[in-house]
Amino acid sequence: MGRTSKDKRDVYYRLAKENGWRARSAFKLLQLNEEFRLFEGVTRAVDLCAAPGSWSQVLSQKIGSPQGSGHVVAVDLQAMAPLPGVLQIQGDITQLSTAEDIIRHFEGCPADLVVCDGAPDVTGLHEVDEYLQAQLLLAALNIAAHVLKPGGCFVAKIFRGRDVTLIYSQLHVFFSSVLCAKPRSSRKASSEAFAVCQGYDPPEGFLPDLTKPLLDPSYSRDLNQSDGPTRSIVPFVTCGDLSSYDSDLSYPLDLEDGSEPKYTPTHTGPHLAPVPAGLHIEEEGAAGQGDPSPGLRHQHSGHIVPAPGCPTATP
Ligand SMILES: C[S@@+](CC[C@H](N)C(=O)[O-])C[C@H]1O[C@@H](n2cnc3c(N)ncnc32)[C@H](O)[C@@H]1O
Repeated sequence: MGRTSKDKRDVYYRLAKENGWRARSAFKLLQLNEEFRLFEGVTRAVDLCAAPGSWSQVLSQKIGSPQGSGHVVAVDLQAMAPLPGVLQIQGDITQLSTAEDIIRHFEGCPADLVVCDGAPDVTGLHEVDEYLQAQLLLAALNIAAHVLKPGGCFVAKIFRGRDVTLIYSQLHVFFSSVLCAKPRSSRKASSEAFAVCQGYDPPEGFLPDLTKPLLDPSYSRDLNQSDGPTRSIVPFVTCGDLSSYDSDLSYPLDLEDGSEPKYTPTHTGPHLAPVPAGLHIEEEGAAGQGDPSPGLRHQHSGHIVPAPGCPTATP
């Protein structure tokens, strides 16, 4: 077993092939779910930037099925091969029409969960790539603001670059809890992580509008800061049990006992309190300073109004 960062076909790639996942990213969502129980009580989920579709596969297995009550809507610029139980929209997440299409597919009912594993084409220039990723995340947040129920959850890929604290501040405007999580299947060498935002709770009077910058000063005021006393420092959580495979190691095709590598999901408890064995938690942002969450609270407002017959939101 050796360490390599060049081995693109790592153990998760092989496990994905063996288990019929369309991409190794499936394990990232599975490991995030093990930690945060993202799918509990979810009947409507939106997968933004979904192609080739491994996150949609996970969502359809966990919450949706052709016969079941769950509904999954997947959106991507690219066409995607059909998946049972997943309704697909070929569209751009920066467009208002995409949010409207999603709402139409849910027949006016709000979503419980919005996930986004979106990635723009990489330029190789770190700062440009981080900026583009942040813009995509904000586009996803904008869609979430149109479709998410109060108390709903939003998970999005983030690059932990220099200005990530500003994004955390922005997310804190809309969610009561914001964390940064790194699944074990995400390579350590990559600055990729996932913002896990729970408790959708936009500022009073906020009306989702893709034409308006999210950070309207009337909603965010002092929060739009990447430094200073009101900056957001969020907890950083690694997820996926330590006994699960490490994406930065290579493993033999056959294990010593002759068996093939297998992914064994673990079921760690709710995040942060108490800290499950094998979890490493540290602060993300400005290390070691202050309260990790400024504890913002706003009155619910500006959500889409549930259509008659939609279940009441359970935060
Ligand atoms: C890393 S892949 C997603 C992998 C997917 N989560 C899976 O598990 O199969 C990133 C995707 O983001 C999509 N994407 C990038 N910008 C987008 C945009 N503005 N609107 C919709 N999709 C976008 C790309 O087309 C690409 O398919």
